[in-house]
This record gives sequence, C-alpha cells and structure tokens, in this order.
Amino acid sequence: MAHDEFDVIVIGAGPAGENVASRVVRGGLTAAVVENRLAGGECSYWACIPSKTLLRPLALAAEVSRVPGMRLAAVDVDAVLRRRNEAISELDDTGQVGWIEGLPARFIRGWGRLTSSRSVAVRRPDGQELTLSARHAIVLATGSTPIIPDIPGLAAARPWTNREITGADVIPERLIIVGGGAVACEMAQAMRGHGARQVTVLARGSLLRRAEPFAGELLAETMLDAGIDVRLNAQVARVDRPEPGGEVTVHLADASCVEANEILVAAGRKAASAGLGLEAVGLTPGSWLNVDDSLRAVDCPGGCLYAVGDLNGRSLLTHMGKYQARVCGDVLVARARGTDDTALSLRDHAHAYGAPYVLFTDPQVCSVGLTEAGARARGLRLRAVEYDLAGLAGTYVLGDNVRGRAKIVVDEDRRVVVGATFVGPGTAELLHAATVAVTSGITLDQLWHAVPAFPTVSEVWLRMLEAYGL
Ligand SMILES: Cc1cc2nc3c(=O)[nH]c(=O)nc-3n(C[C@H](O)[C@H](O)[C@H](O)COP(=O)(O)OP(=O)(O)OC[C@H]3O[C@@H](n4cnc5c(N)ncnc54)[C@H](O)[C@@H]3O)c2cc1C
Ligand SMILES: NC(=O)c1ccc[n+]([C@@H]2O[C@H](COP(=O)([O-])OP(=O)(O)OC[C@H]3O[C@@H](n4cnc5c(N)ncnc54)[C@H](O)[C@@H]3O)[C@@H](O)[C@H]2O)c1
Repeated sequence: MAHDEFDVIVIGAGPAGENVASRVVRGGLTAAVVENRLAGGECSYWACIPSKTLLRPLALAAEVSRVPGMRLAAVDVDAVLRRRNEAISELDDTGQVGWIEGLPARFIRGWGRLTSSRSVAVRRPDGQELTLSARHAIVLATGSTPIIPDIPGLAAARPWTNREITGADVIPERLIIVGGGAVACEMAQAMRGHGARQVTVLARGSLLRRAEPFAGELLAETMLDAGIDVRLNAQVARVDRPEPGGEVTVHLADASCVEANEILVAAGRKAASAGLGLEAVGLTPGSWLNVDDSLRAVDCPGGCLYAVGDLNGRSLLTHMGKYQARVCGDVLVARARGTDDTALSLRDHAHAYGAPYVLFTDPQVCSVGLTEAGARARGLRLRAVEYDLAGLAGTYVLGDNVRGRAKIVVDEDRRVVVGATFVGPGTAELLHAATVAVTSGITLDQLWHAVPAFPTVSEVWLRMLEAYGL
C-alpha cells in the first residue's frame, strides 16, 4: 500500500475542487486532487457546458425571428449535437488533467474516502488502495446528485437525469419532464427547439418557485407559445414503464395521464456525500455539509476539513463554487503560514447577498440578491419597483414583440438595492451591474449618476430609478 503526504488533499475535481488546488498551489502549498470520474466535474460534461451549447442556437434563432427581414435556415440538429460533443471534449478529460498537473498538483484517479480528519483512502480503478495524508487540510468538493422523488414506479422506470438529457444523441420524440426549476425549463426548451414533437412539463407548483413570480409566469407563457405542455400544480401519482426503455405513462393525482417515450427527472439535487467516509470524522452522510464563511466544516473536530461547491448546499452554481474555492484556497494558505486569515477577501460574503444566476431560457431569467418575498421574510423595510422592458427604446431596437420585465428591491432604511431580477432576451449581460450594486451597497442617489447609454436595455436602470421617485 503506497502512502503520500500533501499540504492539501482535494476530493472531487469539478470546478470547485480544481480551483481550490489552483489557489493553494499559487500560495506555495502542495496539493493532490482525487477524482473518481472525469476532471472537470458535472459542469463540464453533463450540466452547464452541454446544456448551454444545446440552447445557444435556439436563442439565436429566437433573436433572428424578432427582426423583420431576417430569416434563419432550420437548425441543423446533427451539427448542434456534434458541437455539443466537441464542447464536452467527447467525454475525455485529458486536457483538464493536464491543467491540474500543470499547476502543478498531483492528479489521482479513484474514489476518495476519509479515514480520519487528515487522511484519505483512494480506491484506484485497478482496485489498488492508496493512502494519502494531509499536513494542513482536506477539502471535499464532491458536488451533488439528482433527487429521484419517491413516486411509485419512478425509479423502476429508469428515468433520464441531467446526464442522459444533456448527452442525448437522439432527441426524444415525446418527453415528460418531472420538475419545474432550472433544469426542467432549460431542457424543455432545448428538446422542443431541437425537434421533440411533444414535451410535457409537470411542475409541483409554479415554474421557478424561488424567483420573482413574474419570471416563471413569463417563461411559462413563452413555453406554451412554443407548444410545450406546461402543467402547474401537477401531482405525479404513479409511473408505469412495463418495458425497460419503452413507452412510459405518468398518472397524475387528478386521474389524468401522459404518455411519452422518455421521462426526465429534474426535481432538485442532494449532496454527493455517500461513501465519502464522513462517519470517520463524526459527520452524517446525506445532508449538505455545513460550513462557516471560511468554508470550514463546522461540526468536525480538528478543524481541518473544508467543503466547497454544491456539496455545502450554499449555492448550486459553478461560479459560486469557484468563488468559494478561491476563498477557501486563500484561507488555507493563510492558515498554513500562520498569517492573518480574517481579511475581507478571505470570507464567503457573496452567499449572504444572494447568488447571481442566469437561466439560459428564452426569455433569459437573471437574478441576484433577494426577491421581494425573501427581503420581506428578513424583515426589511422595503420598496419594489418593476418595469416592462417593452417600454425601452433599447428593446425596440433589438426586435419586435420582445417580452420582458425587470424589478429591483430596495432596502428603504439604507436606500440600497438588495435584489434585482431581469427577464428578457439577452438580459444576462445586465446582471453583473446589478451584482455590483447589490454587493457594493451603492445608494440609489449614487446610482442615479451611473448613466446608461442610449438606446440600450440598460436604460431599464434609469426607468426603475425614475419609477422609484428620483
Ligand atoms: C443540467 C444542469 C445545468 C447546469 N447549468 C449551470 C449553469 O449554466 N451555470 C451554473 O453556474 N451552474 C449550472 N449548473 C450547476 C453546476 O453544474 C454545479 O453547480 C457545479 O457542477 C458544481 O460544481 P462542484 O465542483 O461543486 O461539483 P461537480 O461538478 O459535481 O464535481 C464533483 C466531482 O467530484 C467527483 N467525486 C464525487 N465523489 C467523489 C469521491 N468520493 N472521490 C473522488 N471523486 C468524487 C465527481 O465525479 C465530480 O467530478 C447546472 C447543473 C445542471 C444539472
Ligand atoms: N443556468 C443555470 O445556472 C442552471 C441551469 C440548470 C441547473 N442549475 C442548477 O442546478 C440546480 C438543480 O436544478 P433542478 O432544476 O434539478 O432543481 P431546482 O431546485 O431548480 O428545481 C426543482 C424543481 O422540481 C420541482 N419538484 C420537486 N419534486 C417534484 C415532484 N415530485 N413533481 C414535480 N415537481 C417537483 C420543485 O418544485 C422545483 O420547481 C439548480 O438549483 C441550479 O442551481 C443552474
């Protein structure tokens, strides 16, 4: 049995794990990265990258369709799928492994398991076991896995998850989607746009329940217009699939049923913490790993266990996992050197503001900070202002019949923006200005002097400030 020692051991080479390794090596520490599947994680192969390459041509086609005089040839689905395959490097992680080794850090393929708060056993693909020990810290970055709701017949039907849908080589002709969140909406539009004849979305409540209500409403309207059968408040009672991979029937609580040749479950995620040896450090597998703002596991004696990315449940988003990784890596360097580890950059503050996110649907749904309901729940004295994007010259220039809406939530006591939501085509690029406003605490009176250019959609900021009373 081989034995190696490193300053920091990272388990999981998704975007979060890779970035911890990069930061600690930059700070002069040694690192090992343990990965069971592919370096690059879920994001690179079965989530962000393939889903966005499937959606991009559809967004472009929608843009073109709104400009009179423009016509796009039919989307070549085979070419789109080939580009998707290229984007996921044909499921080959040689490039990412090379990047990790070039840091330089040691890349070890295998299943990592804690054996104590400073040691990890790695089961290599050839069955050999390797023991690693950490001088300073172990960072868990094992991500999340899809929840399969406990619905009779669902697990037995072997439903698709994000893996199969983002990697599909053939677009299912008739598809049922269980869920009404980010994956359900993006993939419903992707599959319908690439030729699925029937797509049925079964959402337990409204679409995008954590967003401002108008986001789900506008998205549902566009999906219905595109021929997607969106059923809100749907209660799935039972799933039947007599033949593996064959026709599937979903029975709803109202006694109706839907038939299709494939079913996708997009009903949220759970922590990927099973088989990780959490018992060895007194933690219980299954729940999100509770961390403090330095990303250190709070309930683990010894204080040298950290968790970044999806696994800690703070924000299930790549950019937030990478941000946590930068904070965590720099904290580890400071703590290893025994220098001050309390600087502003050495804590996760973004989580408390509310993570920025963009759904690459048509219309895009972009948000940062608190929703009005979220701000109310925190007891803030607030005022919210909304504006219809159709009223802007910048929107008119983009094309006809652009549907969209923006909203800011203002903390009245501090006169600062604590939340912003933009729904509309191309609004993704409006989001970062909102993120800067929310995190910097700039007052509305200062924002008034940030003059948006004419004729851009950014003028929505001006209109919302005017609607507020400036
Ligand atoms: C369909 C879909 C689309 C998405 N689109 C976006 C998007 O557009 N933008 C965005 O910001 N987010 C998006 N997300 C979310 C994003 O994919 C995740 O937030 C991100 O992948 C989390 O990164 P991570 O490093 O924490 O975990 P992961 O990417 O899940 O990586 C964890 C890694 O750990 C490995 N691992 C697990 N256990 C072990 C073990 N015991 N030993 C060794 N290795 C192990 C896994 O094999 C995996 O490679 C999307 C998610 C889905 C499902
Ligand atoms: N563009 C992006 O940034 C992007 C895209 C996709 C996914 N993601 C990330 O991935 C995470 C996971 O996405 P997701 O869509 O799986 O989860 P989600 O939490 O966004 O949505 C899950 C949805 O499923 C519904 N649901 C749960 N059980 C159900 C049931 N039995 N019947 C019907 N509906 C049910 C919930 O009400 C909810 O609307 C997201 O939280 C997001 O952070 C991000």
